[in-house]
Amino acid sequence: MEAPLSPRESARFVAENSRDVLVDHEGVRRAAELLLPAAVAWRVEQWKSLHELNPRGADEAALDWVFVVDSLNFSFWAEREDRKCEVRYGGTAYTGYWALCAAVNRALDQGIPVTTASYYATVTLDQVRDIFRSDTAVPMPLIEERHRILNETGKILLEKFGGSFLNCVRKSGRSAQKLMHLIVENFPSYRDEAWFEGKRISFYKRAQILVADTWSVLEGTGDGCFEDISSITMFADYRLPQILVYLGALKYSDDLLKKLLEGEMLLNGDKQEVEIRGCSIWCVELIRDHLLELLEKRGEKPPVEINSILLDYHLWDYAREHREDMKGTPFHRTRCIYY
Ligand SMILES: Nc1nc2c(c(CN[C@H]3C=C[C@H](O)[C@@H]3O)cn2[C@@H]2O[C@H](COP(=O)(O)O)[C@@H](O)[C@H]2O)c(=O)[nH]1
Repeated sequence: MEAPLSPRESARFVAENSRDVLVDHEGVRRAAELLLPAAVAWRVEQWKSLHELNPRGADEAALDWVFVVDSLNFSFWAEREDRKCEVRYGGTAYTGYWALCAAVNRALDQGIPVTTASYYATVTLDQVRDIFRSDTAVPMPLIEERHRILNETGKILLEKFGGSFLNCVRKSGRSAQKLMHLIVENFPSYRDEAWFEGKRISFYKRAQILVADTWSVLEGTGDGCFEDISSITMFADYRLPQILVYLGALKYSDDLLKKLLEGEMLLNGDKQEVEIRGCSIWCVELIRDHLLELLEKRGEKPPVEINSILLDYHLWDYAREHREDMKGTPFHRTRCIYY
């Protein structure tokens, strides 16, 4: 089968042919102006300082943490907002993606080597249920899939990379694109692809966020000094589209909006689901372009290049902080292992 379009080209193609989702160019400009004051201060080092659950180190163990977390970084949304999986750790109750991180750190504190490939390659379903147990009656979604992915991913990391994700990173020769393709070619659960209008396209959400988190945990230095890091796009999850609609940069058709407001699920690969994800990526690319234009006009050269990763991280954190304000803006509900 022919290779799919890259995530950036896929996003452009979807945005040019989308019917139920529209990138609003005036909304893109407004979003860039809103984000500009914060954008000049974005740093890759914030990945650790802003998030207490992220690993502190920049060593092999920290990379193995990132690899396991991003292998399971999908589908945390709850059927009902008032009944959620929650993991209590260090006196805080975490939900969603952070519940996953809290469960990993809780296991490590208990001496369970959950980030070691030789452990999770053969970990049992019961052990996985215990490691990711919720402190409410609501379990983490897709726990069986998470178990299958841990076994599959652990076995491949042992067979092909000596059980260490650092070996995979080193094979990329400091190219973000090469690392993304190494991940997708070797680890099947990262193959986030679809058909759209007769073309094979890709979003590679978890492969791209794994490259981004590798860059972040290594703080852009050494093995993490990717010369093409700015070629990585935003990560097409279910939170970013919600914030982009909330900011007015993305618009849904009345039919699609009605479906989402009624809580109807969209299947992974459905036309409307692909349009939401592809237009979201393209929308963030345009916001990034506009941010750079605004900075250029102001004669400001930010100390670090503003790229779609830093913009994505900031928008994702913003969405978490404005959860209440965004209550009226629906996110799309798709149950899958890709985001
Ligand atoms: N676009 C994008 N999607 C991201 C992330 C993250 C967390 N990563 C960074 C965050 C802090 C650290 O800097 C990590 O590097 C998780 N997700 C996705 O969101 C969804 C979970 O949402 P909720 O149910 O609300 O927890 C799920 O699809 C998950 O895959 C990101 O950064 N960008």
